[in-house]
Amino acid sequence: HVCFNNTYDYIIVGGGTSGLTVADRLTEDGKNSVLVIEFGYLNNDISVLIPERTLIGDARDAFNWTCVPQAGINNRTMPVPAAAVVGGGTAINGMLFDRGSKEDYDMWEALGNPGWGWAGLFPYFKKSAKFTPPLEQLVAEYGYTWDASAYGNGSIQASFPPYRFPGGVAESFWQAWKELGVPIQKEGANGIAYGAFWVPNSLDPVNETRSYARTAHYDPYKDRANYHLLTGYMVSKVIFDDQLNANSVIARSRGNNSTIFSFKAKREVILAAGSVSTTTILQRSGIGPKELLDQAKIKTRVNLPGVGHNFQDHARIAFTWNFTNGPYPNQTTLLTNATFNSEAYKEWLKFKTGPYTFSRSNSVAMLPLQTVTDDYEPIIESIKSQDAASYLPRTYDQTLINGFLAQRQLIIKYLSSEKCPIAEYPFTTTLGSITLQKPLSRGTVTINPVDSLGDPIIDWGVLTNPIDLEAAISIVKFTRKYMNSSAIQQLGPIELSPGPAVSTDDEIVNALKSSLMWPTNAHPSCTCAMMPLDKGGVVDPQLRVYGTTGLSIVDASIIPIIPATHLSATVYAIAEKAADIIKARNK
Ligand SMILES: Cc1cc2nc3c(=O)[nH]c(=O)nc-3n(C[C@H](O)[C@H](O)[C@H](O)COP(=O)(O)OP(=O)(O)OC[C@H]3O[C@@H](n4cnc5c(N)ncnc54)[C@H](O)[C@@H]3O)c2cc1C
Repeated sequence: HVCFNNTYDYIIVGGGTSGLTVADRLTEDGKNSVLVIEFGYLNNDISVLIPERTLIGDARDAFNWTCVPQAGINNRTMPVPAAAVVGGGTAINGMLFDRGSKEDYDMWEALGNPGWGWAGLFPYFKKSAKFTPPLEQLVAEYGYTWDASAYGNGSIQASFPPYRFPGGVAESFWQAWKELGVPIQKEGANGIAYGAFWVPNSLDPVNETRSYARTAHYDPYKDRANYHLLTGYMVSKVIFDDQLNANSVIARSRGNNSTIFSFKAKREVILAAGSVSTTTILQRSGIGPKELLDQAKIKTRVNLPGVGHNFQDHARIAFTWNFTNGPYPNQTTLLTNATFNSEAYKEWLKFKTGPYTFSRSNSVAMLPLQTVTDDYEPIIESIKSQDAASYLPRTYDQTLINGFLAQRQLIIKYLSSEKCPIAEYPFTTTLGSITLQKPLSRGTVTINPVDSLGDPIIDWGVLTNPIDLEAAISIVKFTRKYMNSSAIQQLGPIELSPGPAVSTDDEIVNALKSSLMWPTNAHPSCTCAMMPLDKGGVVDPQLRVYGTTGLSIVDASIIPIIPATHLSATVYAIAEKAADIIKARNK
């Protein structure tokens, strides 16, 4: 029953992870008015909150986009995971709540972004989250470890579920890492995120429910008179005055586009619509590569080549295994045994215990290139000698190539380190999807030039750089070594896909391209990178869009190089820092 105004101090586009965090911070002192415009709706169904229901979701809560055929993987396509609901990605994600290594963020700073290294971000990681330790009995039973000093008193709740599938299988996984010499870390959230470690979930420890942007940054504050949320509206573009100051946005009702409003911002328009939509909103507004805007017959307001380039994600290797000596029940039992599932649901409803408190995973191994292969030096040498431009999207201009070369220098240093991971292995009662953490392939996101309001054109460019393929081959071989360890052999592993018949490098490449490799782990990012203008950047270190005033970006699109971690904790930290930057400049 909100009566919306025509003008606000700030208009935030997107009520997702970053948008609601920034909205909360900008409204908390009561001085500024904020309107958040969100394409999705409030989903009040209990399933959103149930950890076990993660990644199942309601189709209405996600965009229905498909990527273009991916040249690097035999032209296969797949749906693009992107949230369309209040709370954004954190309303539908897998609830793994981890951070990258110090080196991941120091790379951002080294690219020309003072204050965005680990030292500058760590206070915001702490500010964003609160960790509640598990009960002593669970620590004794499961072996959870953590370092409480990595967390603060923030709004997002981090905790470990009070349940683990029985049978000791998880011990075998931990044992196997030790057998292969992988260090076991007490905590991964303090800047040392390589080796194997426990990862908390974004989980409320009292109700054993999802803790996400809506529960942390909207629900408790929705009665603030200066905090308005408009749902079911898509912002199509930003309107500028003659001096290129962003002064309003155009919002269209979801579905039929029939109702169109414009809202004015007195101070700033803040884009938080996620990596795909923030990009397309800019392009529709005339901010982007001129060649694309000309094709779409959109007047160029700022020729900014970086908008929609530098697209990154964590490509996924979908190995599958069966364990003939595995435990029962396990995660799959929830899918295959209706009685077990219904008992588990009743247990969660009544006691907030049992398998329904468990989302997907809460332990990972993050492995450096040197762990994955003894032949890491030739891979590093190939990166150094590669003619980078020949593997980048055709639309890269010289500034973007320069930016990529600067990134590549840092990636070479990163991958040469024995402490910086190239592969993630989530594990519980089995191995989850293994993902490539530092891709050299780059993709693009653009509007469709013949229908700029239609679905975006999303091209991950997965495996377009052959280095990523080399890394993936090494990861496949290392995974088999892991499965051959004596700890895992006790479980009787059988490789189902790609299967033991796939053994030579050529066969592995074939399998990766034809079925094994997928372009995303639901981490689309980096399309409006925070980098200097002469390196193809889109925003400066104060998150202002180059060439404009009154327009900033606060979501995952500003990341210059994707960190080796799931992204939600990083996005919350970015948003917390962004809010401080925005408040400071508008005092
Ligand atoms: C399926 C899935 C699983 C994931 N699993 C994990 C995990 O286990 N752990 C982890 O840490 N991270 C995970 N992530 C990633 C993480 O959740 C995201 O990276 C993060 O939430 C992105 O935050 P954001 O603010 O950039 O965008 P979002 O949170 O996506 O917010 C963007 C918002 O903008 C809205 N919007 C879009 N276009 C418009 C428009 N034109 N007008 C108005 N509103 C618009 C969207 O509806 C959305 O609510 C997952 C993501 C997904 C999708």
